[in-house]
Amino acid sequence: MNDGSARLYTSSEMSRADGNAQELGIPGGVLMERAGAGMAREILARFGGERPNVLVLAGGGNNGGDGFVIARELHRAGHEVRVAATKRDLSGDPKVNLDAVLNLGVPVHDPESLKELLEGTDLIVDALLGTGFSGEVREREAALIRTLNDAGAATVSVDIPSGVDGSTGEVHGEAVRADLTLCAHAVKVGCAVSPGKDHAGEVVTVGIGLPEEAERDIEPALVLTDARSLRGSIPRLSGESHKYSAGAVLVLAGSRTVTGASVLSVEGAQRAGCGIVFLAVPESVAPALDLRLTEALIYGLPEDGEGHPAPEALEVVLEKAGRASAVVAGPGIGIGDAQRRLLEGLLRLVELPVLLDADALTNLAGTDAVARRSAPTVLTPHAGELGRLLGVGAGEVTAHRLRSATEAAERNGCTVLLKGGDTLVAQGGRPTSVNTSGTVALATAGTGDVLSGVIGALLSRGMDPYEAARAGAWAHGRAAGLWLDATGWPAESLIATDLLDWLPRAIGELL
Ligand SMILES: NC(=O)C1=CN([C@@H]2O[C@H](COP(=O)(O)OP(=O)(O)OC[C@H]3O[C@@H](n4cnc5c(N)ncnc54)[C@H](OP(=O)(O)O)[C@@H]3O)[C@@H](O)[C@H]2O)[C@@H](O)CC1
Ligand SMILES: [K+]
Repeated sequence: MNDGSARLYTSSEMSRADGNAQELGIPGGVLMERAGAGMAREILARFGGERPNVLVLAGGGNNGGDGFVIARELHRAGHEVRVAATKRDLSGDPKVNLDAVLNLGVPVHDPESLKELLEGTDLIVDALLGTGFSGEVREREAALIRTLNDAGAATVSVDIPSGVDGSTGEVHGEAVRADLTLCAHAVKVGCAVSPGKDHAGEVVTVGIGLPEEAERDIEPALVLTDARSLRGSIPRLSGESHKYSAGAVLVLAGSRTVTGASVLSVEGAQRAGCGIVFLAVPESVAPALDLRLTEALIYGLPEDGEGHPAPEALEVVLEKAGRASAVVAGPGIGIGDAQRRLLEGLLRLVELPVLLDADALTNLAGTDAVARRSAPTVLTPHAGELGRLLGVGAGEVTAHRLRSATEAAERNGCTVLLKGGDTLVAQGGRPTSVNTSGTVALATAGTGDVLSGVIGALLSRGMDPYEAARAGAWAHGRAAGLWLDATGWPAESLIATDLLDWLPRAIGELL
């Protein structure tokens, strides 16, 4: 499938494209030449004016080969360039390019002297390990990476920061912290998915003249979510629309002590353009929310003396679901047996698309309520909640984000949106999608509640769950970006309510 989304390449997809190019008569050396020369041009455009002293750290594979071409081109442009190479007995194109560097009189050193070489270096080019690397870096290379990171000079990584797994973004041990990563042909997965993304700095693609024919038979396992790939995917109102056909969302959120989550979820849904929102909350807080949420219909759920939903609450939820086209459940409902039973009943008896967030995920961890469902279900966990669903710690999810999201989607037969700076959307049979609009400003209370409402509204408007999750994540991040641009205020000052003002414009960019 390619719906126009920007491709992300895994290492094996890149080497297939490379193999196809060779079959088409384009030798690997030509691609290496184009990659290195293009990267050198990008470096000169950004740093050339400052006439930096450059050190290229080159490994023994083709990533190092790109590094030799960059060294040659920067030398040709009149820069002071030195190379530290981990291997001299090379073969193939890396050898050709090392020889050229030596013939031009560029000094090539052993990496044992890296620390001394870095004194007086303004710019580091990291060409140690590329897509041929995975797993854990050997100690010799790990020590070199530590030395590079300690040097504090501006660092440009070639194709992928050395030490990051290009196909997953995982880092086991040391990895270069780059200011800029120059990817040959296409962004590598490791530059888009955390923690690799956090090592890559700015990511720029450098064309290597790969013809379209070389990637025709490659179905990407991952894509980037951007406005271009989503445009036109959100259904519009037509002349015959009324408030129910425009999308009706039932929100099951909030509890006696937590009411803000329900407000944010409902208003997120309203701003994402559904026709009507029903909110089901414990009856003791319904009057207060009725005053606050002018345009929503509020229904009080029978509750016990502690404010937990009573068994009869399920009947009310089912009745209201009968008038809805999608359900959002979870924000602020609290954790407990009563909530779990209510959610299990909802999932068993309601055939509508359901989005489960926050406390709903924690309540349902360890149950098969989602896996048994055939109607569409979207889960929107952060790393801790996904860990609970998978029976592992949050740290395990953070270290293996891609694997964790896809595993949860496959086990439960549903759509999983894993929140983070690189929000991932995984669903069996679809390429995992990496959101591009995220910002650190979203790391604040309540933004997840808004997101649940936004995706709920898109589901209620008839969107496919995978597309609704991608579009919701993009619009949510974009709303934060628009707020940052408009106010010029620090990212730390955003509150979740601010997103509501900017969601309509963000959604508008996708229509
Ligand atoms: N494909 C294309 O179209 C194009 C690809 N291009 C470029 O090629 C790059 C891929 O090159 P690649 O495949 O040669 O591998 P690469 O990343 O240099 O790694 C091999 C080196 O890593 C080492 N090494 C491995 N594991 C290790 C470990 N655990 N710990 C430590 N070291 C380890 C391994 O050492 P060895 O095991 O051999 O001793 C060997 O020296 C790609 O990223 C891009 O830059 C461009 O030129 C344009 C076209
Ligand atoms: K590299």
